[in-house]
Amino acid sequence: MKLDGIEIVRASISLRDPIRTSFGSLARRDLVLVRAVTPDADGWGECVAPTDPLYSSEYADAAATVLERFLAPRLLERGEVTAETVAEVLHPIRGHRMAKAAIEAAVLDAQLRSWGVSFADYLGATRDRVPAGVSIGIRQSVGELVDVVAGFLNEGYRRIKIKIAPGWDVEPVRALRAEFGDDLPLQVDANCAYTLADAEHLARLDEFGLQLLEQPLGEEQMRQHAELARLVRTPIALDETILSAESAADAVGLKACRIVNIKPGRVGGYLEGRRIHDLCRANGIAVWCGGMAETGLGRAGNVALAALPGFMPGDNSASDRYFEQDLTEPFLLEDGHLKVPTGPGFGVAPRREVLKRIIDTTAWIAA
Ligand SMILES: CC(=O)N[C@@H](Cc1ccc2ccccc2c1)C(=O)O
Ligand SMILES: [Mg+2]
Repeated sequence: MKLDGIEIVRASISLRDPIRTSFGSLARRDLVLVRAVTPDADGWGECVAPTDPLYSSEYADAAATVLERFLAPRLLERGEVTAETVAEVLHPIRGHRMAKAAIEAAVLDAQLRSWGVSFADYLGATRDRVPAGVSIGIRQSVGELVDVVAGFLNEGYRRIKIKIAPGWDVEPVRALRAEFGDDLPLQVDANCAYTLADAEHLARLDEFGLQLLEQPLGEEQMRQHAELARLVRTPIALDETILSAESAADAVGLKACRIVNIKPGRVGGYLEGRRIHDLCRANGIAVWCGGMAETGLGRAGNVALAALPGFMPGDNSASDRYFEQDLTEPFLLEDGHLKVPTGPGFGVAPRREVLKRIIDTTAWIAA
């Protein structure tokens, strides 16, 4: 497919309520959007990098810069590209997986639109809707957390994930079990907040029958997670540590986790995400689709990915969990599920009137 040019769009959209995690509180979604312009169709990709490098080393301004200075020019130099070759063309640029994921998504969206094929069909998704899960930040009190969880359950959410951190872990989980019972699908996400020295404390979570304990230790502590997995009963899931199919293979080989949170943005794109899905499934490792408070642009691809066989309920939430008004047509919760888009490409596009209102700057990189 010929690329006429790539546009990098900067915008920002406030979250309905700040999300407090062990690494900080996030109140705004800084957006770096990529538009791939081709003779037959435009494609869009959303970069998941947050404003500050606190979840990982990537952050919005750096992603925009590496896209403008290195990734877009290198892709445009090639003239003809396909979505399946983007990762190889960009491989000489080290790292910057979230930026790479956004440009690959834009090319993939344009390519599938020109073919008239939906991303779900291209992937081989086997479901037309996926169960919705919600990720809930650290709250002021256990009582407030119970009320917030009750609210989401009333909306129909099928799985609850809460952020934990030292000082906010056993008590909140105990309260949710006391209030909602042992059958509530419940998981916790520490975002790297603990160390192996906390193993005995983390084992106190074992009595609550959690589905998983997500990323308890540091993102570079693969071996320590394998050690922790022998000391606690709750299944370990990895998020920040899994950067590629290769690191997923390391996690399998080292028995560092039993579950992987697949986040297309973190691993360099949806195609790598599918490779991780296939590898995990072949090794009996469960997978689910993580989220980064994406707009409907990223949400569309995530929902289609989550419709592949073997995905557990993940962080696939409705648009209104994050935004008063989503950049795209909103994803709505219907009987606790989100519908997989069926249109060509990702099946969604930015709404002009919303983009005009939230846009900051754009940069055009011509072929
Ligand atoms: C849904 C969820 O918990 N996602 C991340 C953490 C996270 C949460 C909220 C975010 C908001 C703006 C930018 C990045 C964000 C990352 C996680 O699983 O670890
Ligand atoms: Mg996580």
